[in-house]
Amino acid sequence: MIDVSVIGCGNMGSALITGLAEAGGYRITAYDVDPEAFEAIEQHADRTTTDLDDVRDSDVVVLAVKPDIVPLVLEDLELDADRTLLTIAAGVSRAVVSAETDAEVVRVMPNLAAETRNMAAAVAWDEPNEHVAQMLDDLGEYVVIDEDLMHVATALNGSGPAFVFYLLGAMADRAVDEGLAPDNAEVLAAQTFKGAAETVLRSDRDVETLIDAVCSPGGTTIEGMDVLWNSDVEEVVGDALTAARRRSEELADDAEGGEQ
Ligand SMILES: NC(=O)C1=CN([C@@H]2O[C@H](COP(=O)(O)OP(=O)(O)OC[C@H]3O[C@@H](n4cnc5c(N)ncnc54)[C@H](O)[C@@H]3O)[C@@H](O)[C@H]2O)C=CC1
Ligand SMILES: O=C(O)[C@@H]1CCC=N1
Repeated sequence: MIDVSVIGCGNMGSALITGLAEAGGYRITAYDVDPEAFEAIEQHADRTTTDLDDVRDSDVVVLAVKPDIVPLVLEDLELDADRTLLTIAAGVSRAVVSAETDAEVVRVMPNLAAETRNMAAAVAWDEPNEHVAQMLDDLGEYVVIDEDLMHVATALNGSGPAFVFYLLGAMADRAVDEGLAPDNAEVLAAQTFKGAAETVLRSDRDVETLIDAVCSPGGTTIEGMDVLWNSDVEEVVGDALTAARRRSEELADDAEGGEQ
């Protein structure tokens, strides 16, 4: 049983709580300054609290507040050296957090799919942390990266779900325009993204080879792919990633400058 506290039960904190509760094997304390935040996770957390002292005895304390709130929480959060402080705030480095705590600091960029235990996460640590590794395994897939690559990971897997929702929405919307019922279009589009992603994860074939496998000669897919290949959509999608990565770097500058 791993004792986990989550500080900040908004979109990301509540997704983590829900996923960990689904997985089992965790005693979960949910802390927030706003009791309304508990509504979404009341059935998943073992305890909800507005008293920061209640998180002190947890094995792992997850810092899931907005980047500019991190310094405010750290001011009041006292953790012993044998605890793990897991920070997920975009742009906030381990160095910035470590300067304010005795706990071992691990930085993770998670994503919203923690809720369904399909999360893609990037982790930066000095040494593998058994509890964090267990949590990330239970919540989905994770990769270990150098911390200086956390900005691009933030764009790819942290912000990525929003980009995918957008693309999925664009495909579903056009299918609705062309006659499918909205519910059916959403199911077909979402399951198509899920199936395509699962295929990439399980297959040895690269993305180009997989595209070829869908394109029958003289068939339908190649007509659509020609539209994509002759457009600047690849560059635009890349630009979205770069814009998010740049914003992560700006947030890091703010965090290092102590701005709030
Ligand atoms: N939303 C997402 O998909 C992802 C978010 N993140 C990171 O997770 C962190 C949280 O983001 P969201 O959940 O989207 O924000 P949010 O705004 O949905 O939730 C923040 C929560 O923090 C609470 N809060 C505010 N001040 C507090 C304090 N002093 N002590 C305790 N709780 C406090 C708020 O009441 C709210 O419930 C951010 O640092 C973000 O960079 C990382 C990856 C993905
Ligand atoms: O938009 C944000 O800043 C956060 C970090 C990654 C996803 N959401």
